[in-house]
Amino acid sequence: MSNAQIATFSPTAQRVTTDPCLLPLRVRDLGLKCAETSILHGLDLDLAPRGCTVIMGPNGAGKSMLLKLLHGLIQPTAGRIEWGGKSPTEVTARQAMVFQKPVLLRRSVGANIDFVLKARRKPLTQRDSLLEHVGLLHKARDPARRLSGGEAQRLALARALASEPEVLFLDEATASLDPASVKAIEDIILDASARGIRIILVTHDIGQAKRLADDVVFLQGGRVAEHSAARDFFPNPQSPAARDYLNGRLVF
Ligand SMILES: Nc1ncnc2c1ncn2[C@@H]1O[C@H](COP(=O)(O)OP(=O)(O)OP(=O)(O)O)[C@@H](O)[C@H]1O
Repeated sequence: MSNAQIATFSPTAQRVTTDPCLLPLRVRDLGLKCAETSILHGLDLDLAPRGCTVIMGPNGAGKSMLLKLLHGLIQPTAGRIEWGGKSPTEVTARQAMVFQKPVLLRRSVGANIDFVLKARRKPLTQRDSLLEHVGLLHKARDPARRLSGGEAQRLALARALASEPEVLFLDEATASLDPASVKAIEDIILDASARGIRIILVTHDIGQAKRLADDVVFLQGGRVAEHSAARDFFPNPQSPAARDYLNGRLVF
């Protein structure tokens, strides 16, 4: 096979999409009830086509549920979500999600990537460049279960990127990792964002939010307490809840 025929994942390449109208995201009067418990109420949200949105807020505010709704993994009980006019379930396959606990197959590191590439009918020749991109090429033959927490999360990210998503959701993806692992993962996220992948992430790490966010959605009690540009939010939060949260006071 000539070099021209070898398809590789190019970390510097801009995304090319045949249908570029997945964004902006429009959420109107979104509500979620589980059994009789109301979890999200009357949420309105507009997200711009590019950049990194960080969702913050105290435990139980509804951050994970909001991500799952946006990704089409669960259905709202009120209101609507539109990705460029499409419902979340119509666009789930054009998005990817990374969870706090990496979801990996009990196979080799390389086979974990192959699985996604095969499922998405993408050339297996992309595997090595994806693994190289996340610093795991030297572990390609190792069992995925032997990876450290940080390595496993980088493999989860490589799996997510293998599907060439237009939107990447991350739910506390660096919780419980050491600073070096956090930095490695943040670098991959920043690179993905620079390539035009829309990032929406949940974190409790205020430092991480400052490093990554273009805009911040602050949730409290299942409502949007504040949504503002990161450059405004961190020095001058408008909502009392966000002000207390950033100042390290207890917020419920
Ligand atoms: N299946 C369920 N049935 C009923 N309530 C649920 C269910 N799943 C989650 N909840 C509740 O929904 C609320 C929001 O949960 P969610 O996981 O979205 O919060 P969060 O903001 O991500 O919190 P954390 O920061 O602790 O991860 C919580 O009060 C939680 O107990």
